[in-house]
Amino acid sequence: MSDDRIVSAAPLDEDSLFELKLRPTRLAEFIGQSKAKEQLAIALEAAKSRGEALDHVLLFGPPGLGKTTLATIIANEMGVGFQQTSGPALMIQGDLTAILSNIKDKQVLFLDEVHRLQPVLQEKLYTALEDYSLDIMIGSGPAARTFVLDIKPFTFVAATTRPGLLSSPMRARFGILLRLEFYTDDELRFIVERSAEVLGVPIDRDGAAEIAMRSRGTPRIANRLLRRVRDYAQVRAAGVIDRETANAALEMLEVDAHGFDELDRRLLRTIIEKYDGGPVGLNTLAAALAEEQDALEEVYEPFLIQIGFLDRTPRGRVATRLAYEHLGLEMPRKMSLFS
Ligand SMILES: Nc1ncnc2c1ncn2[C@@H]1O[C@H](COP(=O)(O)OP(=O)(O)OP(=O)(O)O)[C@@H](O)[C@H]1O
Repeated sequence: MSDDRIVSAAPLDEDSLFELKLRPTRLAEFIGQSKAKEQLAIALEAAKSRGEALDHVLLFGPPGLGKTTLATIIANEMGVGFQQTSGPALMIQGDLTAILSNIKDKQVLFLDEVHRLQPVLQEKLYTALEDYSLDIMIGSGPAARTFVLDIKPFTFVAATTRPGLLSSPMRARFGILLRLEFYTDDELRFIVERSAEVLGVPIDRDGAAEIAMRSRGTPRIANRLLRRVRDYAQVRAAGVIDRETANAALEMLEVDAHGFDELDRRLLRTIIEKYDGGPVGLNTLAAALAEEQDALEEVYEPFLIQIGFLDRTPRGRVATRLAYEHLGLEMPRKMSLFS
């Protein structure tokens, strides 16, 4: 899908430079996620006091909530090196061997989209994660020989939006499982205020609250909206972001009070108008919207489900009363089976 929506939780090209700038580097600066943070703080302290590498960590949750940020924070807090790759980037065994054989003592190896790592490579990883060793095969046919390569103890930090797709042996390798949740409006306001300070953008509390409210519980979106509103404020409002400026800018960008854009409205409207409110299967819905199934499921739906506009049932997606109300449509009374 050409995902260039301003309220997409997936990263856009325009984000990368700013995300680097705005990324908190220490656990104390990381806002929200109190459960995950506390669990991590204890594990970090214990590993440091033992002088050992931190146990392997699995970070899971919808995109844009801070998985990569937390992985870098783990390396910073442990005072170790950080290396990043992703499931789809590792194509052949040699790719994995090259990375693992260069691992430095106790470093963090961050693998994004671990659910997309090929099964053969997953199997190779199991032994590396368990025994810090790797079987390497040299040559082929009758002349092939295997030898065992020792790897330095390291911390494997894996991130996924789809934990259900991991094999159970893979899941069993992680000692620390951290689920990231959508942020509250207050937490997002804090993030917007902090980002505005880093970028040197004057903003008041109401202006920050307005952006937070429309950010779909996602810091990546909050930061992106802040940058767009900043541009508007510079051109139309002497550079200062208050509620009025934020409102006007977001209206111009067609991001509504829930942080919905045209695609969300189209998605809900399609379920309601074409499929009588559902249930409608994911593949049918994706085809009707000319969007990809994976993106619908991983990027758009989680927030709509979280705020109660969409239900995921075994028979398909269903629009809820809130969705009808939001679109100003009347909910049909379902006919009773016996009437
Ligand atoms: N708790 C937080 N406090 C402040 N800023 C945050 C926080 N979490 C995330 N951010 C900001 O949101 C941006 C996106 O975060 P990050 O790249 O870590 O998300 P992610 O979950 O790894 O997303 P993806 O899985 O799509 O790569 C970062 O640039 C960071 O500035």
